[in-house]
Amino acid sequence: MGLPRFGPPNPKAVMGDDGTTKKTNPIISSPNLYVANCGPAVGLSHDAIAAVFASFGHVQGVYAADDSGARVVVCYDNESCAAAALAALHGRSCPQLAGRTLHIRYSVLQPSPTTVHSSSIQVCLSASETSIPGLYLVPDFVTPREEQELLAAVDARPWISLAKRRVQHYGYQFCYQTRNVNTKQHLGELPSFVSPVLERVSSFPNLNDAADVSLDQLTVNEYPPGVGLSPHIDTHSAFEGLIFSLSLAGPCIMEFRRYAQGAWFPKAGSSIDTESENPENCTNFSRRAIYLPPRSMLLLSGEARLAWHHYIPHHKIDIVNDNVIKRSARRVSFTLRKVRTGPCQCQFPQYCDSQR
Ligand SMILES: O=C(O)CCC(=O)C(=O)O
Ligand SMILES: [Fe+2]
Repeated sequence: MGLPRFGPPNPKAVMGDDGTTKKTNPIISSPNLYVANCGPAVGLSHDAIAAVFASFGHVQGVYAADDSGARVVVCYDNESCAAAALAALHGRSCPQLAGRTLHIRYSVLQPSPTTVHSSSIQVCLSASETSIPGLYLVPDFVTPREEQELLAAVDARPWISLAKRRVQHYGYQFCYQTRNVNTKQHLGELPSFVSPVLERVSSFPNLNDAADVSLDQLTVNEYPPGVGLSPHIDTHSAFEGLIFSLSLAGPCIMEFRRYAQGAWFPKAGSSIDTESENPENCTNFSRRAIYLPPRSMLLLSGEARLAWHHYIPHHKIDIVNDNVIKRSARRVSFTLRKVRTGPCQCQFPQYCDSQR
């Protein structure tokens, strides 16, 4: 989710009379403590941390300070509890927390709703648990051997480097500025290494008889750990109603957001690579998350494809319920879609660029 919402207070820089920059005293009191070297990534659950800090007063909550999983903010009701905890625990090895030495400072910012949600969202292990109409997940869609073959095939072809991840496009080039494809530039048939996947897609469960699975565009994405995708809906006018995404090499969490009508829509020309379009300040949305294991195939159709933003958090670890799951050296996804030739006439005009 990008930058920390709250952290250690930096001394405030002020301009001195002589024109030089001076630093004022750091914050000397706050009910919130920033605690480093402590968190799920180092094997300490938020509950275990809360239990230790509760010896000094009522703990309102323990929150992830950032995406590292190893820094938290502990919030008390009042400053005296925080002062007592800081005096007792800072710089010492804490036997109740696996002997780790905690580095504690005051933190002044309150947790934002986004941060609280981010650490508390329940991650579903199946699509039906999300209750998002049109979302389906098939685990083990390809075998480990097929996974290796697919990875070897793409690694033998040239990658295009974007700012944070690498991509390959087949069938049609995807343009990240317009979030669309140039239908006049056909790059050719999809490569033969993807044929077994396409064959299996045509008998994907949950597809109705009228479903058009003549997919003709493939985007391969390679994400290093800590890299995700900002929330977006694949442009309605660019692609038809079925979007398949095969996960290979590593897992991730995919989050879904259904914004209230008109609450947020990305600006034309903005990129899904950056967090700049992340509607952090918009809290008016429903939120679900699903765990995508390697070799699983996700299908976005109907409402899931047309009305829900999908999002891959920019995390190095994912908390799946009580488990800490490390992103592996890379996740490679194959997104398979059919390029649309006419305007979209869907039932979700508020999310539809063809109907604006
Ligand atoms: O990596 C994925 O599974 C999703 C990719 C995606 O959403 C996209 O390319 O539009
Ligand atoms: Fe997408």
